[in-house]
Amino acid sequence: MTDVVLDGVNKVYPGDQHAVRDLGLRIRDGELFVLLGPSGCGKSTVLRMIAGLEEITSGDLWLGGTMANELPPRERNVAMVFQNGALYPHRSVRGNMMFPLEVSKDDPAGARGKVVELARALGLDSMLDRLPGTLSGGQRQRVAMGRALIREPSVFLMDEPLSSLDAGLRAELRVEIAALVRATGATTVYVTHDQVEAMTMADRIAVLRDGILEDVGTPEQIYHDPATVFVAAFLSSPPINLLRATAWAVQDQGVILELGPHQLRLPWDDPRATGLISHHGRPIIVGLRADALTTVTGPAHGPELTGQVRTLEFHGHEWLAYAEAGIALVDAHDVAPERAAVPAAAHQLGLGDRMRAMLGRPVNDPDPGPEHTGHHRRTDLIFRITTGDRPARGDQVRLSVDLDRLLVFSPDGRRVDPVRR
Ligand SMILES: Nc1ncnc2c1ncn2[C@@H]1O[C@H](COP(=O)(O)OP(=O)(O)OP(=O)(O)O)[C@@H](O)[C@H]1O
Repeated sequence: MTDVVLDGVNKVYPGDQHAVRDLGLRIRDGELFVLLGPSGCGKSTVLRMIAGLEEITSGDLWLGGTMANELPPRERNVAMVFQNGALYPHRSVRGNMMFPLEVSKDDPAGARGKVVELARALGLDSMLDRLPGTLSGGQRQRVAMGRALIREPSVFLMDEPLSSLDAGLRAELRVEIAALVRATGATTVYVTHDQVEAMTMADRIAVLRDGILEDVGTPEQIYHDPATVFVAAFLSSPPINLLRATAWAVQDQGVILELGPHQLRLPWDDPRATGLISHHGRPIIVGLRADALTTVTGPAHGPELTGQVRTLEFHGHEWLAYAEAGIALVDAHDVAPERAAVPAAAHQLGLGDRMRAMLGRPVNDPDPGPEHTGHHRRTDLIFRITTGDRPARGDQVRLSVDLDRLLVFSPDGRRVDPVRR
């Protein structure tokens, strides 16, 4: 049993760089656990602390029930693969994979057999005598994995192992890696900033932001039931619509969500409504993913928003549309308990805004003007067009809202109703 437990773990680098804050995680034996978050959120630091390559400033690390804070790396039975799993250039594939067994003085005949067996599982059996320099990037990463797995570690750590590969190869290898590590039974901690990689590979995902754990759960849990605005936005492609709203608790009706000129109603038997009573008259954030909005024609059968289509985008398997609905949108990066709203810096502005700034026009011009037609603004609602007639640019559309999929957050980004884990 090698579960990995982090209990109140902190890492402060010299210069008072607080990279990881009070992290509590229980990674179960044999689990494929993904640490996900944007660059600099502390993912690699967590991995390096588990490997023993980085000291823990405070808090406890337990490996298989043993307190491991002071355990030297070689006594942890942990193996790690890095972004560019550096191989020994003058050793063949076989030599690279054999190396850890030579160091631990395994029986040479048994070791050779083990290398052949693992090479077969990794699809490397036809290239055992080749040097790393003659292999593709994907093949080299497989060798690095083989070299890490050959000692049958109890804990397998991977730090963005696919990030230097092209998109097609990444998609192919992520399937293979997930299958392979599950077959080995090793507890695996996999670091990535790629939400698709995390969603497709993980048994469970932990989302980190600025060294703080935002959410942890299965891919389905954190997609459908995210704990914070940041998590909802990070795991959303196309981007989730985050709408500024005001909540009004109305006797006999429920809670009315006022979204600019629109209203949506959560009846009192909806658990979200009860959670919103204390927000009466106050601002909240409503989250609606693009596929929770569907274009409708004919008589209304449920709650709707309306808007004017500005842009249509073809994505091969689907069309996305952007519509101006008169609702103020929220940028997930500006929502954080400890952060005040930051004025938009030049690099945060949309393309149109940057162009206007270059041309000497005010960037926050409230009137978008006719030149905006044909390019969506960040204030536009995004929705998927699945079936039926595709609206044209400039059309007025009615969008049916799937209320079951509506997420409600307080202004500091936390969910109003409790998440289910
Ligand atoms: N040796 C160090 N000394 C000081 N600060 C460090 C050191 N290593 C990392 N940091 C800082 O700690 C924070 C977390 O870094 P870390 O590398 O763990 O993030 P990450 O999420 O893995 O980022 P990336 O995806 O870019 O690799 C960052 O702000 C980084 O600048």
